[in-house]
Amino acid sequence: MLIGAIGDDFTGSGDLANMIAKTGTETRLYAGRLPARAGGEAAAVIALKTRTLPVADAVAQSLEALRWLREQGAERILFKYCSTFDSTPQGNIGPVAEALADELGAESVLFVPSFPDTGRTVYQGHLFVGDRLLSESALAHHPLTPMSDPDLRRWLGRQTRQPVGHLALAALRGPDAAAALARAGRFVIADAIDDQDIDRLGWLARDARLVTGGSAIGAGLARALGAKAGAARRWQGAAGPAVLLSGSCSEATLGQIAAYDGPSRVLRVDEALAADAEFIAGLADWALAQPAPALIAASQGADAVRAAQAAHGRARVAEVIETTFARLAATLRDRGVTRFVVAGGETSGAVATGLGIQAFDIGPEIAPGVPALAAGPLRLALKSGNFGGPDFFACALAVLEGK
Ligand SMILES: Nc1ncnc2c1ncn2[C@@H]1O[C@H](COP(=O)(O)OP(=O)(O)OP(=O)(O)O)[C@@H](O)[C@H]1O
Ligand SMILES: O=C(O)[C@@H](O)C(=O)CO
Repeated sequence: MLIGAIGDDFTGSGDLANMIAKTGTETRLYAGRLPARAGGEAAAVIALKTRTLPVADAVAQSLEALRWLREQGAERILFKYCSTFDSTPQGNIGPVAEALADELGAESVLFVPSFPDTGRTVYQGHLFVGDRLLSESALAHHPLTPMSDPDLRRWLGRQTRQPVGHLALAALRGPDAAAALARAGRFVIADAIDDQDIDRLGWLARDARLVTGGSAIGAGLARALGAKAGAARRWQGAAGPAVLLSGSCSEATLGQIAAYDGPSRVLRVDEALAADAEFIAGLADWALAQPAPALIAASQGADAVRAAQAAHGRARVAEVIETTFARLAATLRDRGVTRFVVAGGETSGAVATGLGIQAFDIGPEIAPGVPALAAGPLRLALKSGNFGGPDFFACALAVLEGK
């Protein structure tokens, strides 16, 4: 196994699996209980849901995933987090990276969140979303990991005891980037603003025991290891009932919900707080009675999210909404739904857990960062909050059906 990867959320792990698969590397995505043996693939990505867990739990689960990957013979470990560095001042990027680095005896660890295809770049140690600093983008209002500081050296520095260095763009593009990296310290935030920078970093990291970052560096690493784009992906769509579930409150998702012209229904926070089996069955009845794929969305704008969190607590609101979607997905699957389009990383994690899925095959790309996925008879699109164009939902339904 050339690359063994640990993702801190579901959709991000799918994004990584997609990016590696696009290089022609045979890739599989794992979730939930891991099998005794991997399937012989060159790259395995384990989708955890550790981004917003308490630090100790995130570290413990990441180490468990690391041990499994090493048992499968993984030669390099990649820790995947969000291209917008979603985390809190306490973690979990720093503590997880530190635990993985210690276990692997890694001397120098690169941090490469840049994902140029989706407009996330790092320059002078600061993260940009398109032409805005991270802290001036919609990510500043994220319900669980509000990103208020674009200086990743400072942000990561708050999460770890390791000194945090910087590999500046000029040094990366200069004649001796390897020496600059060696001088930069143990934890190094790397600038990167285009795919050539990503490839330079992939080359620098090709022999590293541990690399961390977004999905682009996964592709850069695979290319540095000799992967050639073009290997066909096995994919067959599925007909049958479809539903769309959204717990994502990101700007892109709110636009996609507004643009979806099928039947839709809001899942209110007070309904989720009180959701019992009867309520879930009623939601499923409603969805299945619609003439076109139905969308059920808890998604709200930043003010409504803040109000709900102030009333009930951030963690409690997230937990009840995610649990409701997990139970609803299982009920819908039991009643014949074969295609699920889900918006939001945490929400997707909850849905995949509710469905009890353990391994996914990677299908075609629906939008940058979002592959179609297959698990037995099910076809899924698990979308990170900020990914996809306005017509993402209609596109995803078509791809999952094999059109
Ligand atoms: N109306 C609401 N009020 C408060 N919280 C909500 C509401 N609707 C959804 N949430 C919570 O907001 C969180 C959104 O996180 P999620 O990761 O699913 O979406 P995202 O942040 O847009 O996606 P990503 O992490 O991929 O960028 C979830 O935990 C969800 O339960
Ligand atoms: O890196 C990204 O932007 C995504 O894969 C993700 O993790 C969003 O939550």
